[in-house]
Amino acid sequence: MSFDALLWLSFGGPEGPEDVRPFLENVVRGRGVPPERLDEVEAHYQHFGGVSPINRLNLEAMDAVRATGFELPIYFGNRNWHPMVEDTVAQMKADGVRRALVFPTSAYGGYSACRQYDEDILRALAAVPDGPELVKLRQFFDHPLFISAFADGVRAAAESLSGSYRLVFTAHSVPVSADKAAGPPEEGGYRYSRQVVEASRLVAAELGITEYDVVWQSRSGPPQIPWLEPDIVDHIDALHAKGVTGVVVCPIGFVSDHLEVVWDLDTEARDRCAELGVEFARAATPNSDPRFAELVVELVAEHTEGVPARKLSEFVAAGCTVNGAPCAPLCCEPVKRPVRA
Ligand SMILES: CC1=C(CCC(=O)O)c2cc3nc(cc4[nH]c(cc5[nH]c(cc1n2)c(C)c5CCC(=O)O)c(CCC(=O)O)c4C)C(CCC(=O)O)=C3C
Ligand SMILES: [Fe+2]
Repeated sequence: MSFDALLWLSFGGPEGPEDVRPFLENVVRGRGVPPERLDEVEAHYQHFGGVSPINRLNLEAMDAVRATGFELPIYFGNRNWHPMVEDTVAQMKADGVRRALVFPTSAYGGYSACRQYDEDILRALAAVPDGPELVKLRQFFDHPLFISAFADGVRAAAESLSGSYRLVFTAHSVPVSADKAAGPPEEGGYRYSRQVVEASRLVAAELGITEYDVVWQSRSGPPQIPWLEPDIVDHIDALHAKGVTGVVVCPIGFVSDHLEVVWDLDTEARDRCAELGVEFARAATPNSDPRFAELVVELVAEHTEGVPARKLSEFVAAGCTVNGAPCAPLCCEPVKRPVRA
């Protein structure tokens, strides 16, 4: 099939101190995140001058794709901050784009990691009458290029330590109710956490490591609602109590060193390790790795050249849908959240 462009669809992040609050309001609109949590997260962003690295990282990754000789024009649009996806899609229409592939910067299924990007596409198409047809690329958590980029990241991180270490994978926590609703109902739920566990297993297997943990980070929401646990920092405490003297943390749930990585891991988790006298090293995310660019090129080629989908797990290659449709009926349905008074 022929396509006129690639739309790089991401989360977005603030570009200065004044952007932080309105950005956060966009992220949590209608989601029952307590204001105290928002104040805390605002402080994390302000710690870095109100600038998230995420937009710059996305532009770099897009340049890496162009550097492979990739021929389609690449457009950039976000869910929560400028360039907003609806503005980008309006520009695509103005440029005469009729059909485009969409690369979402998340490897996984689940509401926040997959279905919400479909909602972003729907929102953009609603704002742009007669906009281009938008075909979202599939989930890639088990793609060999994704797995081997992380495996190399772990190797390099481990080399920076002087002693033995425990390998700890981490991904963004979500409410347990959202994870339970992840995937089509007939799959039995928990698609997000099961894919995170599977990607971790594949990375560990490539490294020949049999003992490792999968934990969660960046919990949000009101404290009475259960989220995926344990938290990375609590887990570091538990490892220390068991006599572990070093950790390599692999952020398997993310594709770039955005704020959840540079704050929650490189600041909070690292500081806790320092307090405990535990050696800490963090594995690189794939973003600037040439394999990540190759991965994007290959996902596109699955559509444009009929290249077979390379994948290392038994999960179906879900996530590829047209014009914001869900992957399957009732797949990753948004769970009703407590509404703030
Ligand atoms: C699964 C998942 C991914 C991975 C998939 C993907 O990458 O898409 C992800 C990525 C990201 N999350 C990010 C930032 C935030 N996430 C928040 C809040 C939330 N995330 C959630 C889940 C996820 N989030 C959930 C269930 C919430 C609760 C509110 C809601 O139900 O939506 C909040 C609100 C404040 C708070 O933390 O409470 C912020 C600021 C950034 C940008 C970082 C930067 O600026 O560099 C990125 C890439
Ligand atoms: Fe998030």
